[in-house]
Amino acid sequence: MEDRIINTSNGLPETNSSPQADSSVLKVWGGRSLEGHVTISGAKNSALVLMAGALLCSGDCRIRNVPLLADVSRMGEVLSALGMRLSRSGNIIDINASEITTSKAPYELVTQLRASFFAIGPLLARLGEAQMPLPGGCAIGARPVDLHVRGLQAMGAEVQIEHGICNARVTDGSRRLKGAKIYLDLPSVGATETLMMAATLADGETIIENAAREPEVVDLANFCISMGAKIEGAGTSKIVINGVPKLHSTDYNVIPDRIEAGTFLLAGAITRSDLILSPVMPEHLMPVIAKLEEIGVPVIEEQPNSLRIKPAQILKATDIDTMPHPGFPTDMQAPFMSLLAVAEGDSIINETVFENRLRHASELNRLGADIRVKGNSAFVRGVSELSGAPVEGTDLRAAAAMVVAALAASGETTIKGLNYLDRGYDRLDLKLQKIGAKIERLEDTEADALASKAESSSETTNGTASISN
Ligand SMILES: CC(=O)N[C@H]1[C@@H](OP(=O)(O)OP(=O)(O)OC[C@H]2O[C@@H](n3ccc(=O)[nH]c3=O)[C@H](O)[C@@H]2O)O[C@H](CO)[C@@H](O)[C@@H]1O
Ligand SMILES: C=C(OP(=O)(O)O)C(=O)O
Repeated sequence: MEDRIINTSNGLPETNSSPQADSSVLKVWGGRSLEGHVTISGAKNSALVLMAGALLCSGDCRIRNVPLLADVSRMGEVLSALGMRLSRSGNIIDINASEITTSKAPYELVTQLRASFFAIGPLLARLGEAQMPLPGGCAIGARPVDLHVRGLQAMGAEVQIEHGICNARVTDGSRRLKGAKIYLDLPSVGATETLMMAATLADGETIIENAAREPEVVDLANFCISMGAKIEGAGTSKIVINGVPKLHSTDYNVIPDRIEAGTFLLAGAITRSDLILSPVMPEHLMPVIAKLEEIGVPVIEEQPNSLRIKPAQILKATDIDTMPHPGFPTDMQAPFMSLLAVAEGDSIINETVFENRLRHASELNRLGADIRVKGNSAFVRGVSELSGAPVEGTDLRAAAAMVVAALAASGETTIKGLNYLDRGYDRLDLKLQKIGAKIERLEDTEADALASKAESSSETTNGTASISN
């Protein structure tokens, strides 16, 4: 195991990037092509919600192919705080939720990641009550939880939000949620997952209309089905769940991370490289592969679970509108912008899912990109090359966008915001090193020394300038 992974009291390893901004940086020397094979880790957004789903089961749950991420460690801390027992060995997490000691999740932890809020569904289903602080996650929009709340109310819960805490309780004597017909105003991934989990133990049939169709929703449904839940239609916009009194133990494998795989496809495309990625589920990457092919990047499905990307002759501009699955994923929008920044011609990117997810545009401009933002649209005028500079990842995928751009930029790029990157990428720097990237992580102290050196040299420069004025 890598030396920047330490053991924590909940038995899960923790990366040493704190949720607060840390001063570690990545240094990237760009302009090199990459070559070789990349192993894709398990999906962050599946693993996290499966861990919450383990709350539904009073026996043992073994979850395999769990990525090594800061968010996974934090989710482990949330579940430990509720009384669950967890242990991790490599990519396997064992969870036992036979005893849940409290229905109150800790504020300091829940506010650090969005997925922890989704535990409100299984907690309410198991205990008949839950007190869940409003969630955190990437600051990419207001991200309300009204759809989760309205769905739980339809299932018979009384829900009040007071002092930043969502207090939910089933007041009738049975303490059991009731099946309901729920129409989601928009196909929210989290609300679909919260309500599907809650419905597995509810009394009667629940129908979720306009449900999210993301692969992670399907993975959660399959996980619950492996524990004895009765769920039909996951992956379509109508999910039907028939509640059962109890779920049993399971041993389950998380699907590969389509966003990590997509990020490596973009790293390959921008550096004109020949890369093989596995394991992947190519059908989960269809919208990303279609866009890559449209702009001139050959992507070949060599085997059912692997993808090969070959160097493009030229990269052409295109337009992208982010959409719920199976549309183009919002989580790929930032790294794709890095690629379009060096494509020939003008591209327009419309972010339709989140209202504040274009902050990486100005950071890409520091690297020489030519991008203007108006409302939720980015107008990208392709430039012939990028040049290294200090930049910051302002959220998880924005940080990934900086890495993708830096791999192509001439000279040296220093990237801050690794506390975001480590939330969702399993040792990205090490995986990139393995395929030939020149990339190095400077931990806090080294990075601090570098920053103060840069500061003192800029003070000197400013001083010289003012004297000469
Ligand atoms: C941990 C996890 O799985 N995170 C993913 C999940 O986030 P998350 O589940 O938070 O995303 P949603 O699908 O719920 O959000 C989509 C849109 O619905 C809105 N909304 C959502 C819930 C609600 O109650 N009310 C409401 O208005 C949101 O503000 C957003 O504008 O799906 C997103 C969309 O694919 C991804 O970017 C995130 O990586
Ligand atoms: C936005 C993301 O995560 P979260 O919902 O956990 O903030 C993401 O994975 O890109």
